[in-house]
Amino acid sequence: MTSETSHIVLETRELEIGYRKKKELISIAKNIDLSIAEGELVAVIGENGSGKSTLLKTLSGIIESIKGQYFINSKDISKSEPSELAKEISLVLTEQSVSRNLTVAELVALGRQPYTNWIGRLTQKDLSAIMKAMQQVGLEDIRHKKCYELSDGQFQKVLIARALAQDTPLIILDEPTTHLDLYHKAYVLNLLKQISRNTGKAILFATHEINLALQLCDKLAILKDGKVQFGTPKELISQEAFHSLFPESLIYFDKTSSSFKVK
Ligand SMILES: Nc1ncnc2c1ncn2[C@@H]1O[C@H](COP(=O)(O)OP(=O)(O)OP(=O)(O)O)[C@@H](O)[C@H]1O
Repeated sequence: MTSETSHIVLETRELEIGYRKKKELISIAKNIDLSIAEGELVAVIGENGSGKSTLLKTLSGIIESIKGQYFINSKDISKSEPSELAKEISLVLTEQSVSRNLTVAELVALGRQPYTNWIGRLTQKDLSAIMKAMQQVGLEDIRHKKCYELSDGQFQKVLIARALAQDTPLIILDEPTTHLDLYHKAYVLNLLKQISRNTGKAILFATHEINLALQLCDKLAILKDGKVQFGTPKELISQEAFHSLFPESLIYFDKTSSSFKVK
């Protein structure tokens, strides 16, 4: 299925992102037009400081956009309150301060917060969503372990399970493979691909793992010089979008293998 024929989950229209410095708005990128369908896995790539995190924070409602609109399932959420957004988007921030003193199951249960009452009492529906999320990423056997006992790779799976328990049409992750070895980087990105395929959720993540993203993602958004180029790996390769991504004195994009290589 392609986004031309399937249901669009996230759409941005002429979005401009940036940050506020005192009273001034500093623009990082503009005219961002993304369109992500259900079941699609999409990576945001670009060199350090290109604006990947700012884009993800804007879409998650943490910071305001400068201009433009964005929609989830055709609903304009550009001005939505965080409590409403929590039912539309789940956000996974690797560096987020989460208490590692919780057990795996307790941390995954936090994903149900948008649905629980003010005491946080879990209903049968919440409990089955938590169990299902742990099964989807293979955490059932370690659900009683404390998070401080886990490896970085296992902990990343817990954060992904929490996002699944939140049960939103869109999951956003900022650099989900940081601190992981090559095997676990591939494992986590492949897990995200399986989740997008099996659940129909749209998944958008920022990464520096361009070679893996090229192999696994349906589409990529390339941030460069305040602009975003968006398309399938094949489209972007034919547009030579990767050629000028980094200074070519050290690494270059090899079209034959569709990967970056050291000179
Ligand atoms: N609140 C802020 N105050 C000052 N500068 C900011 C602020 N937010 C973002 N920036 C600047 O905007 C640019 C984009 O930052 P951002 O964190 O989005 O980049 P990134 O692509 O995620 O980088 P990295 O790959 O290093 O994580 C950087 O130059 C950053 O210093």
